Amino acid sequence: MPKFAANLSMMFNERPFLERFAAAATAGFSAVEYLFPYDYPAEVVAEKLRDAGLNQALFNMPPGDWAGGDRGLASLSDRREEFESSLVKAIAYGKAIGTPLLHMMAGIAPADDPTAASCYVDNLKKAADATAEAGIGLVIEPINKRDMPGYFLNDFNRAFDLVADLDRPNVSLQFDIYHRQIMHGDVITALRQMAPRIGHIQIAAVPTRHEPMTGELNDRMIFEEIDALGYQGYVGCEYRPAGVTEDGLGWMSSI
Ligand SMILES: O=C(O)[C@@H](O)C(=O)CO
Ligand SMILES: [Mg+2]
Repeated sequence: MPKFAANLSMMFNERPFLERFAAAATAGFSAVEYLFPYDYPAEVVAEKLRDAGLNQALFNMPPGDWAGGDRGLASLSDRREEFESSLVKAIAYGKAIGTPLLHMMAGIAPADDPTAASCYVDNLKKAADATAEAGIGLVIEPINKRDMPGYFLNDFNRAFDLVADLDRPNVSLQFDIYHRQIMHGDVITALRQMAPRIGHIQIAAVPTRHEPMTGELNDRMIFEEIDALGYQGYVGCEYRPAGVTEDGLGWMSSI
C-alpha cells in the first residue's frame, strides 16, 4: 500500500488550518501536504508539523492573487519579477518547514501562446536552478480545464515533455490521478509510461473529488500498480471529504 499524505487544504477543514496538523496525525497520517502556507509565519507552520510528528510532503509556490483569479505566475510574461519574488519566498518557507517538494503553478494563459510558453520554460529553468541549490525538488502538475478553466498546463504529455526536455534530477511531474482521468483517462498506462519522471502523486474520486474508492476508477488496482512501479513518494489525499473528514477515512483501511 502506498504512503498517504493528508491534504490539509481540503481535508480536516472542520477546524482552522493550524489545528489540522494535529488532527491529521491523530487520524493516523504520517505526512501532510497543502496548497499554501503563506498566511502564517513559516516557523509557526514548522512547529505545528514538528509537534504533530508529521513529515511534510509538498506545498505550492505562491500563486499570485488567488482570490483575484490568479492560479500561479510561471507563464505570465508581464509578471516575471513577481514570479522571481514568489520563488524566493517559496524557498525560504520550504527550507524553514522542510519540504522535499515545491509545486510551481503555471497560471492562467492560453496553452498555445508562444510568449506564455517561452516565459514558462524560462521560469521553469530559474526555479529548477534555485530549488536545486536549496536541496528541494520541483514539480509541475497538469490540471483539468473543468476545475481550472484557462490554466496554461492542461495536458499530461506536454507536462511530461517539459520535464523530460529539461532533464534535471530535481524536476519531476506531479501526477494527479483525478486530473488524469478527467483529461485523458488511461491512468495505468500513463503511470507506467511516465513513472521515471513522476515526483508526486495525488488521488481523489472521479467525478466528485470525494474519498478514493468511491468513484469511477478502480483505485485498489491503481494503488497496486503504484507499488509495483516502485514509487517511493507519498500519495497526496487531495480530496474534499463528502462529510466529516474522520468519518470518511474508512477507504484507507479497506485497501
Ligand atoms: O490539483 C490541484 O488542484 C492541486 O494539486 C493544485 O496544486 C492546484 O490547485
Ligand atoms: Mg492536484
